Amino acid sequence: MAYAVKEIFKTLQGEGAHAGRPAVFCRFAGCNLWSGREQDRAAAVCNFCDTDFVGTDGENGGKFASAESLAAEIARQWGEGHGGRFTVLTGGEPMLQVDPELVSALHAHGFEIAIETNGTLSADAGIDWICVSPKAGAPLVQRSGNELKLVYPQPGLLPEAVAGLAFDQFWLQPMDGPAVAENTAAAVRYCLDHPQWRLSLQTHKLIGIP
Ligand SMILES: C[S@@+](CC[C@H](N)C(=O)[O-])C[C@H]1O[C@@H](n2cnc3c(N)ncnc32)[C@H](O)[C@@H]1O
Ligand SMILES: Nc1nc2[nH]cc(C(=O)O)c2c(=O)[nH]1
Ligand code: SF4
Ligand SMILES: [Mg+2]
Repeated sequence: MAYAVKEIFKTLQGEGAHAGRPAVFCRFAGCNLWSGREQDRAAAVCNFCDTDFVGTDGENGGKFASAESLAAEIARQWGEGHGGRFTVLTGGEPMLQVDPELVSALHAHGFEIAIETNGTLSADAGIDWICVSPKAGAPLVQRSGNELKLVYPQPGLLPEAVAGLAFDQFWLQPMDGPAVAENTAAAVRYCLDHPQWRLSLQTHKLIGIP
């Protein structure tokens, strides 16, 4: 299988349970809920996306002909030393491309593998840490995992609708954009009133790292 990758970079996981942890991010090109073109945003199922996932022209991006070649590039970005190897597969929607072969190749390179997925496709392929971020108006197929991270608020998808799913942790992440201050205040209030939920800030944005 070949893989289309927008960018690969090492940074700290900014969000959710692993916030602050060093990771190599592999951002796959393409998504099933938005074309990525601004002219299509208003009509997209997911219209608040903060990410450019179009094409393969980003840092260390490209078309990788095999699972091993992509895993080797992710390992190269980690650098020397095998301890603590952690990669986050994201996008775009990574489950459009991630397959058992890639999971095996990354494990063979010593990586613990996390995924950031919109949950419209099954993510159960030996991935070590599953983070699902459900989207209003999109079918939710992956209904279990390690963390559920709901961008808040989303008209049409209340936290109550997903609070009973089989996840270990429940995070509310304020929707970034023009109303981020109000959204953050609303998320704080919701967590205070519903302690099953914790606040996930996009800490990489706060400190100006990728
Ligand atoms: C860019 S998405 C890529 C992975 C996958 N497509 C998904 O939606 O989970 C990575 C994370 O950023 C979140 N996200 C996207 N746009 C956001 C925004 N405007 N504010 C806060 N979080 C956002 C997503 O919900 C997801 O948790
Ligand atoms: N630092 C950092 N943490 C992140 N966590 C999830 C991200 C994503 O875009 O999937 C992301 C990202 O883009 N950067
Ligand atoms: S599902 Fe994820 S990558 Fe796709 S548009 Fe929404 S936030 Fe962006
Ligand atoms: Mg991001």
